[in-house]
Amino acid sequence: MFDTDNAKNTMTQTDIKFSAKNVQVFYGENHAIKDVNVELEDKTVTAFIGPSGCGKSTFLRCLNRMNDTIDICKVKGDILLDGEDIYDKRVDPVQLRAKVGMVFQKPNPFPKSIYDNVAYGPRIHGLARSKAELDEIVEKSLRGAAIWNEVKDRLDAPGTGLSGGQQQRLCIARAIATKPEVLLMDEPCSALDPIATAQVEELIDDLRKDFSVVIVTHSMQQAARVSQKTAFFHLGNLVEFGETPQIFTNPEDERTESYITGRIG
Ligand SMILES: Nc1ncnc2c1ncn2[C@@H]1O[C@H](COP(=O)(O)OP(=O)(O)OP(=O)(O)O)[C@@H](O)[C@H]1O
Repeated sequence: MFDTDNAKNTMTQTDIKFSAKNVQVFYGENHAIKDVNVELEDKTVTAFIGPSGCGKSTFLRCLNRMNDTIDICKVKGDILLDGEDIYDKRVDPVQLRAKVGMVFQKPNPFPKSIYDNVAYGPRIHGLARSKAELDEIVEKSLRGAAIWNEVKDRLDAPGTGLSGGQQQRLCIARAIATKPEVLLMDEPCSALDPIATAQVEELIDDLRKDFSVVIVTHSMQQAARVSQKTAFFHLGNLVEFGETPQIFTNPEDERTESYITGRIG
């Protein structure tokens, strides 16, 4: 009985969620991502690390087509989500972004109530058939983002009135309310104090039970704490990708070693 369950768990955990093949990104003449090939696993936290300007955010934004919003940006190659090409003409980027949610560096709640911040996505995607169902999604998302107890008595208060750390958890609740399969996080803790950072890191570990999480971080300590896989980028190249403990203790490439020991960056 237990063996079968374990076998199932192991299989689920190693499913490939994203598969990137020969991905190149250009901003006009600037070749920002150079021939990246990588497979990102489901129910896994993957950290993107590397010096400033190496392309971490650019590659992250390829995964939910946020780069589509930048006119001069051109993406080449293939990115498959569960085997389907996300750049196929038939894919609606709005639907894709409901599946592949994003949390940004600076908490950016809408100028609406706490409730409406979370209810916004489910409303536009028609995920609730009644007010009761919507209430349930809002509560579940706020619980999932570990902020329910702090806001349950003031759901009508403005989201912008919360502390920075609470706002970021509200944004995470908003992102998970559309039941995404993947959560992209671009330096989600850079505007937070150490206590709020610890809360968000704990949350990331919880989220991995339900989602794939990809996080861009400048903090190697954070990458080591929260991720199982790490990708090291340098000058637009994906230099090394592997198990986080291996990348931090026994990197194969000299450039990775220089970065983690503080010699470049
Ligand atoms: N919107 C944009 N328009 C033009 N060029 C851009 C844009 N965004 C990024 N770039 C360029 O693409 C390259 C990679 O930038 P990117 O922001 O992806 O790197 P990063 O590793 O995330 O950097 P950081 O750690 O500083 O956030 C850089 O040369 C940058 O100048």
